[in-house]
Amino acid sequence: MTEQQTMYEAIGGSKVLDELVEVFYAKVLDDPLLKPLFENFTRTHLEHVSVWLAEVFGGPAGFTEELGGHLHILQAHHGLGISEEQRARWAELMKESAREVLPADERLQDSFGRYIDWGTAIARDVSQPGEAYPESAGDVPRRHWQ
Ligand code: HEM
Repeated sequence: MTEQQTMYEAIGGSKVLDELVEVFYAKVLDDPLLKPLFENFTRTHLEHVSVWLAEVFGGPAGFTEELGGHLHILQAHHGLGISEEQRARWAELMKESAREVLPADERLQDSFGRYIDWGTAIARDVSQPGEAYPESAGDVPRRHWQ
C-alpha cells in the first residue's frame, strides 16, 4: 500500500465496497437501536452508500454525476433525528464490518474509521429537529489517508 494509491484502490474497489455495505446493513437491520430509523429501507439505499464511499475514497464520481452529489446526502438525513447513541452504534457497526471485509491493513482501517467518525457526526447534526433543510452544499468530500 503506497502513498500514491487512493484509499479506493487500497480497499479493492467497488466490489469490495458493495460487500462492505451488504455486511453492514445486515447488522444495522438486526440492531434494535437502529432498526426504527430504517423502516423505509430499500436496496437502492444500500447501493447508494457504496457509490458514495467509492467517490469519497478517490474512486469514480458516481454520486456527483448520477445521485445528486453532496447536497442530496445532506437532504437524505434531514429530519431523521439521529441520536448520539444511534450515531455511535452506526459507526461501531461500520468499523466492525470494515474489519471483516476490507484489507487488514492498520493504516487503511484507521483512515477509514476516522472518516466514519467524521461523516456520522455530520449526518447526526443535519438530522436534528429544527435544522434548516439543506439548500446548498460543496463538492463531495474526498479523503486521502488521514
Ligand atoms: C459516514 C456516514 C454516513 C454515510 C456515508 C451515509 C450514507 C447514506 C446514503 C448514501 C444514503 C442514501 C441517500 C439516497 O440516495 O437516498 C443515506 C440515507 C440514510 N441514512 Fe445515512 N449515512 C451516514 C450516516 C448515517 C447515520 C449515522 C445514520 C443513523 C444512525 C444514517 C441513517 C440513514 C437513514 C435512516 C437513511 C434513509 C434510508 C432509507 O430509508 O432508505 N446514516 N445515508
